[in-house]
Amino acid sequence: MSSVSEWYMGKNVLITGATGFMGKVLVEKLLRSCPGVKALYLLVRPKAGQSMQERVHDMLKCKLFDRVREDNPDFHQKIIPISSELMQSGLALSPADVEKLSSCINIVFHCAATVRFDEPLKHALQLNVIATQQILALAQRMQHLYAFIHISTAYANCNRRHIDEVIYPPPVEPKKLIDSLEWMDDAIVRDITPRLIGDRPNTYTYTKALAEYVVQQESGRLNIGIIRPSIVGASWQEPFPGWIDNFNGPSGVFIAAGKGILRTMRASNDAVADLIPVDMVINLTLAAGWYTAVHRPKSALVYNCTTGGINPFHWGEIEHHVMSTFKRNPLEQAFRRPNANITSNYLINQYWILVSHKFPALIYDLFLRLSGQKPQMMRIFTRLHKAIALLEYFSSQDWEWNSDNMNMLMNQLSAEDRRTFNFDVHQLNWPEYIENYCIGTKKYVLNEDMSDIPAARQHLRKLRNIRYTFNTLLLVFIWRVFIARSQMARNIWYFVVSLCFKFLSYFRASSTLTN
Ligand SMILES: CCCCCCCCCCCCCCCCCCCC(=O)SCCNC(=O)CCNC(=O)[C@H](O)C(C)(C)COP(=O)(O)OP(=O)(O)OC[C@H]1O[C@@H](n2cnc3c(N)ncnc32)[C@H](O)[C@@H]1OP(=O)(O)O
Ligand SMILES: NC(=O)C1=CN([C@@H]2O[C@H](COP(=O)(O)OP(=O)(O)OC[C@H]3O[C@@H](n4cnc5c(N)ncnc54)[C@H](OP(=O)(O)O)[C@@H]3O)[C@@H](O)[C@H]2O)C=CC1
Repeated sequence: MSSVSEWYMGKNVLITGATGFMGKVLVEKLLRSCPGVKALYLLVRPKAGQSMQERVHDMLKCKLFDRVREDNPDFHQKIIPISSELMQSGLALSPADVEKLSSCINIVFHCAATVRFDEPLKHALQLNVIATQQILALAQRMQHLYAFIHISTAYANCNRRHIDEVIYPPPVEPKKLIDSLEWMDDAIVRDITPRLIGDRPNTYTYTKALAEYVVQQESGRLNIGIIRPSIVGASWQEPFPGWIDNFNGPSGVFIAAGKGILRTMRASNDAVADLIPVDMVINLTLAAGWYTAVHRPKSALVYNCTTGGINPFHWGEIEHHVMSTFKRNPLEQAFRRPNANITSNYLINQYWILVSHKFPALIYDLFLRLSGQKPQMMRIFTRLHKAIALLEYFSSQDWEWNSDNMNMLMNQLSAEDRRTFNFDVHQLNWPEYIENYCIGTKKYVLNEDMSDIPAARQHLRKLRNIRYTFNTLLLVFIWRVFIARSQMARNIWYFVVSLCFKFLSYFRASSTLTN
């Protein structure tokens, strides 16, 4: 057995954010590759009318856990859900749960966060910063804790071009901000948010930067590791290629482009697209947990978990591979044929928004109205434009991350560990990864069946024919209007038609001669 999985043997692990995208992959990998792990305590809140037990039960039924289920059908016995609402004081934990966790937990993975870019500052602060403080306080009470791993983001310091594996001074002292926002009503906070976040694009990156500082300041005697993934995408290999379950980051963009809805977006062709597969992030996270526990570094070690400096790939190349994949493997019921382009030019983008988004949406809504249905396309585009506007900051520029600690960690692993907990981004074959990613969005986000691809292709052919017919009718209509109004247009028209006739008779005559 590898030394990493050996270390997890008999350990009790606490995970926050286990119902989220990365949390689920963390739970799955721990159960599958560290079969000796004693128990996983998951802090989960009841949500949408479901109790936390029901939520965990549903989560474990999902396809992601198929491989674990095959290896050990009773794997759910290792999962212990604990009711906790991280936004509440004391994390809303019962005294008995606090007692239990304090006495048994050996390692904490703190993944929970709000990743929304439009989150009101108070909410983002409460979850990303104050809840982190509370988890740290709980961790301080744990008697057998070896390591505390905090999941941050590579974009916490996106106001810098070059980002080292250090915790930078915070934009504001978190305690002062928490105290000031406490008495302000939501409207005032909304008004001052742009001034506070300054040169960061949103409350998410701002509060994640504050959280890193809080982790550093309040770590006390804890052994800390901070993981900073860049843009986390579908899985590369594990538990199977292309697994993804949400619309965040590029996934929503890929889907919107695959459905033929998104035709243009502002992004720089030559900027590095710092995507990293979720399984690689989780492998690094588990290895960092082991390293932190065994080597007990004196100060918090930060791992920039990125690809751009090692195996760069660019947004222009991504666009090409996304389009090519969706043309070969179309999504069902596409709005139009997939044909999206990125441009860094604001005016060109606005032009294509008008021609390729708003105009077709208007026509389609008109058609819906005339056929007695509710118009919806304009509304969809308004939401899409809002979402895209929030992402463009990240797709229009480059960052440079130092990844020495990631390399150091890799060198610390045995050959077997490097295979089991592989985060060697040199091995990523981007075209293959992007293809699996797009197919993953089709299969696991949209729940579409691969056997329906012939029907989806047929639908695309129908859309193409509609477009040809529409364009021809439009051309004839414009020309008719033109001819009716202008003598000059009529003259040109007669000239072109007579020229065509002359050419035709010339070719006919010459072909008769040669025969
Ligand atoms: C031109 C094509 C070629 C492709 C090449 C170019 C690609 C460029 C891509 C650039 C991507 C850059 C991404 C950068 C990200 C960097 C991030 C740093 C990494 C991180 O640390 S955090 C993770 C990233 N976080 C996010 O991505 C969150 C962003 N999302 C939001 O902030 C909100 O969702 C948003 C966008 C404000 C929308 O809010 P709202 O309108 O309130 O909608 P909901 O979120 O509540 O969703 C409602 C409903 O709709 C579904 N949904 C969401 N987005 C989409 C979508 N794009 N398409 C379709 N459906 C979508 C969502 O799942 C909800 O469904 P329910 O069933 O749950 O109600
Ligand atoms: N996805 C990405 O591209 C990147 C993510 N990260 C970081 O990785 C971590 C995980 O992100 P990801 O998995 O994508 O995020 P998700 O949004 O998928 O998951 C967030 C998790 O946090 C939990 N959570 C949110 N609010 C509360 C609350 N009030 N009480 C209890 N639990 C709560 C959610 O639980 P519930 O199901 O109940 O809502 C969910 O389990 C975050 O720290 C994020 O900053 C970093 C870089 C990139």
